[in-house]
Amino acid sequence: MTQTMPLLIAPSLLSADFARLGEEVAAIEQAGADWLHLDVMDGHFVPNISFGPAVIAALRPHTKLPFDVHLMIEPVDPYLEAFAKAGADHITVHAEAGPHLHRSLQAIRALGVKAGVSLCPATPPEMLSQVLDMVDLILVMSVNPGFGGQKFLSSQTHKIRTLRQMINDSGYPIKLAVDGGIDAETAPQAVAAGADVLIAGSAVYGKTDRAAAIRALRTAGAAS
Ligand SMILES: O=C(CO)[C@@H](O)[C@H](O)COP(=O)(O)O
Ligand SMILES: [Fe+2]
Repeated sequence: MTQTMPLLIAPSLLSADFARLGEEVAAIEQAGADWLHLDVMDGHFVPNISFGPAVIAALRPHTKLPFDVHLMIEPVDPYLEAFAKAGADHITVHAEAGPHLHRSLQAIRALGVKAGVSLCPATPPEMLSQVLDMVDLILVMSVNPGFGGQKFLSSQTHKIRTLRQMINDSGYPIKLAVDGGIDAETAPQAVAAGADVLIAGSAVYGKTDRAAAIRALRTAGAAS
């Protein structure tokens, strides 16, 4: 597929230097990022713990970048307001994190925040067929959630392609993000399948020259 939508690059703070988070956030805006991706992990839905709303609120004054908050937590509904108040511009919940995805998405939009939904690698795209009118962002996990630095699962490109078709057929202006193992080698597969947002942790924050790393992702995506 030829990329006609603007390709957005969202570096994941999970691979930043946690001892210098304020500087790391400001630096990535200077380096040309479009969004900042913030991975929230609870040690329950995923086998890792990262940070919560207090850290996100503390980072908010350090950049004007949209905060793209990826919640890997269960339950999620009791915490949505705290993340909205912390400064999230998008809140993405996992379809697998509870029985009431519809209610969670309603609650996010009611807070005045863009609503996102994420699918783990084993979850089929059809899971989202009844909520396309309620989402601003779909995030396809191309690794099992919980850790940065894992290998991109090429098996997920079929799902990205299906979701791109579902989004186009729906007519809703839904962004399609891919998260996990994205680098200059794998970005073309994700973009060719229909992604218009690339989330990358180790391939951006893991590099010394983050501006060059972001440019490399844009170039790789444009070449797909
Ligand atoms: O949500 C997650 C992991 O669960 C991601 O956002 C990772 O932080 C991406 O890291 P890389 O795979 O790009 O290193
Ligand atoms: Fe993420």
